[in-house]
Amino acid sequence: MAAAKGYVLAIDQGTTSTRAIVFDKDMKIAGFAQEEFPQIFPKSGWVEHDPEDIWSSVLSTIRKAIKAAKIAAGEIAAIGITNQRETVVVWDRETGKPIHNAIVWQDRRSANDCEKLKARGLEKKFVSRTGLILDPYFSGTKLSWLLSNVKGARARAEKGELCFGTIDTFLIWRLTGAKSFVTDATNASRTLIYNIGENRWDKTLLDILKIPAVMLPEVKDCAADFGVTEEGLFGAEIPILGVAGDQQAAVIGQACFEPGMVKSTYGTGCFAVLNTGAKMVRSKNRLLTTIAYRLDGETIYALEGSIFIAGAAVQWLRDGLGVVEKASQTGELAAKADPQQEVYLVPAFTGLGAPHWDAESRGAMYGLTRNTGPAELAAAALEAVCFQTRDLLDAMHKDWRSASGEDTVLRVDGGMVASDWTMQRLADLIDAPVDRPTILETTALGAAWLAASRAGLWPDRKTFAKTWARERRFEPEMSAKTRKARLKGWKDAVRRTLSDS
Ligand SMILES: Nc1ncnc2c1ncn2[C@@H]1O[C@H](COP(=O)(O)OP(=O)(O)O)[C@@H](O)[C@H]1O
Ligand SMILES: O=P(O)(O)OC[C@H](O)CO
Repeated sequence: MAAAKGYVLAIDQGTTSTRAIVFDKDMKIAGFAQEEFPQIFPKSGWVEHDPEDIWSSVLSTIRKAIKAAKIAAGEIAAIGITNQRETVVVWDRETGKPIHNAIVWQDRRSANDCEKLKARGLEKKFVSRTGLILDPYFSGTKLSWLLSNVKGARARAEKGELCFGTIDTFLIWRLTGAKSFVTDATNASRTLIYNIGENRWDKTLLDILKIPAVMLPEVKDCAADFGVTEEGLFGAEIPILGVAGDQQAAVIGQACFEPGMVKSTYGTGCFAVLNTGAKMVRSKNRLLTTIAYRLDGETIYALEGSIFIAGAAVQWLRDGLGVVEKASQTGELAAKADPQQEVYLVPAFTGLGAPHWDAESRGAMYGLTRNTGPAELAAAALEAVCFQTRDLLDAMHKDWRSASGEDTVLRVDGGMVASDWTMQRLADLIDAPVDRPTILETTALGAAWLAASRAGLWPDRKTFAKTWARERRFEPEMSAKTRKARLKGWKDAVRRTLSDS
């Protein structure tokens, strides 16, 4: 008798680690595996991944998660994939071998190319068609850099010999044995070459960046038929039925389905995403307009604020400075910081994202004295994430209130939200409650829901939204006077760090 197919597998391919999670029919985690993989920093501001490291971590975490769940691959009804976005892989269509390391979203090597495009007066064209900003963060100028800098790449791409993909596309290509060359609308919306109003690759932008259309994948809804895994990989053919960029998957996992709902995810970076419904809201405050999800052909849009360094500052404390051994120790250390010391860290390690979009600035610390020690450093690193969230939310509230007249609700997730100290400081500095859900693997849950709902296993959007539960609410406790002073100190620190200051 064939095994019952009641399980769903989510692959969460993040910036610093890959997770594979098996969910059972009741949406509970039945098996989990996670692996970190190497970060490659060839030059200041450059960040790469070896796509083969990513691929091995995906295969191995899937196998371990299936084992941990004590099931057979044949019991998995569907796979949902969610991934670090914007990161670019180019590979040979024939051999499947990448022609270069993946250029990671944090990488700033195309900053100069963006400046040149701005100087040609092209920024408006990119903003109006893609909802994004002309910044090296996005895939388009990274891909163009690869085509110009890897010998013979552009000519080969024009002949149809090369494929471009974000990580989802690369993984699906490998998982299906080169049978599927696809992506979803959310990942496409981060490439700087996708027209989010018309839902298609944009010919004009492709021409400007000299990217041949023949190297681009087909763009599908987030819940769709993306292909079937090769039997040899896991011992069964498993359909891939859901795909979304990780921040968009978190919007789904946090059940932010109603316009006005915001989730903020604290992983390597921090990304706040506000659902604006079927309406595209254009930011007047340097936020991004992007696709939240596309289901049954209906596109739901979002406003997004992107901060490049969140948990990465914690990793710097751990790996760079050796101030802590484990990320989880930063909270208790920060709690010991002297409140009289006004130390600020502006973690512009790879420039500043929203709302400043300053690719050239680099990190700085202010307010150091002879008494400043590890505790103050830890507090400054964690607080920097809270201050930056405040900047994003201020921008978001302005855009959203002027578009809808309504208020917003904040839900948080990601590795860093395990830190109670950080969440309390976040509530204090944004002066609003912060809701932490019972399920912290919201990104994987979102990807799993896409696949499971397509497979007919899990409930529809409305019923799924009702299953969201709060683990803890952090209420603001800081006095208005202290908050005001701290926010002013932060603003001064940022002003002094910006590259044109
Ligand atoms: N208890 C903690 N306190 C502060 N930071 C933490 C804690 N636990 C994890 N982190 C940070 O969260 C990040 C990992 O979050 P995760 O959501 O797994 O990120 P990603 O998906 O980007 O790889 C790391 O940068 C880590 O330093
Ligand atoms: O890997 P994360 O979770 O920090 O997410 C990375 C984002 O998708 C980059 O846009």
